[in-house]
Amino acid sequence: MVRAIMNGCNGKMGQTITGICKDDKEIEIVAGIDLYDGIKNDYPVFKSIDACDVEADVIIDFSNAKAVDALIEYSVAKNVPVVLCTTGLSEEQLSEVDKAARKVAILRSANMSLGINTLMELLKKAALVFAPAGFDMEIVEKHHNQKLDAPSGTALALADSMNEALDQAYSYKYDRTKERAKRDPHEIGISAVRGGNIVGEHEVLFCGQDEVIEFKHTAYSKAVFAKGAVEAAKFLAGKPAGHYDMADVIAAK
Ligand SMILES: NC(=O)C1=CN([C@@H]2O[C@H](COP(=O)(O)OP(=O)(O)OC[C@H]3O[C@@H](n4cnc5c(N)ncnc54)[C@H](O)[C@@H]3O)[C@@H](O)[C@H]2O)C=CC1
Ligand SMILES: O=C(O)C1=N[C@H](C(=O)O)C[C@H](O)C1
Repeated sequence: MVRAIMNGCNGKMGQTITGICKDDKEIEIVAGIDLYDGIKNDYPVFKSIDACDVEADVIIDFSNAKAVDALIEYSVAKNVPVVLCTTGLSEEQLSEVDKAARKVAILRSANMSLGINTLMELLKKAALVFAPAGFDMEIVEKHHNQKLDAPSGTALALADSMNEALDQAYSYKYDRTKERAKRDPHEIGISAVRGGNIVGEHEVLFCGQDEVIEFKHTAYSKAVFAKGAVEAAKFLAGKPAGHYDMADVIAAK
């Protein structure tokens, strides 16, 4: 039985994962961390990770970028692996995550779904065909009106996978309102839409002369991310220090 701490346990993802773990005999949430205390859980909840004195094999994190510095310090100090799912981390935080991964196992993924992680691989191949042929690459993401960060972590990860295949030759364009200029062919445009309770949509467009190819992923419920995170936690518990991603979890199945 894998013992997990749920960081951000009283949020939308934390509660979805709490529900999934109740029906799973291989994993148990032994403690939760959240600033908000308005929900009654079957496990003890602490206001901060530093206050948590419950031993665990892994931490699952869906919280807030502001909570991540303390989380990483704790995981290194206690040698507890982390499935890091919070998005909107700063460059500085990402470099701290890199340093921490030398000492403890960290699986960071902006999207825990099988669909998006497969799409990332497909996009590497598509980019190698379409970009040299002069196709423009654009990403449009849509999310609910409660989301704090924009663009989504997933949109950035999709752009990164295409850019990796193209030897990092592309820059990202988030805003076209500040200049009057034609599109730079060496950019990937990334646009964010926020509204209602859209769970998560990502569209990647390759726009050429007289033809457009579109790849689209739609998440219809948060369970798709939660199930992936629970699988990732079971995979990561007991792993040596290092960087892991969802591709490792999918490959191990
Ligand atoms: N990697 C993935 O597949 C996914 C990532 N996410 C990301 O996960 C994060 C959380 O998403 P939701 O659950 O929808 O948000 P939410 O706002 O419903 O939940 C976040 C929870 O974290 C708590 N929190 C805030 N600051 C905290 C702190 N300092 N310490 C402990 N808890 C704190 C809040 O009180 C809240 O209960 C976001 O960054 C989101 O983008 C969301 C869905 C999928
Ligand atoms: O905040 C969300 O809801 C989501 N966030 C992740 C992101 O920023 O990519 C993943 C998913 O799309 C839902």
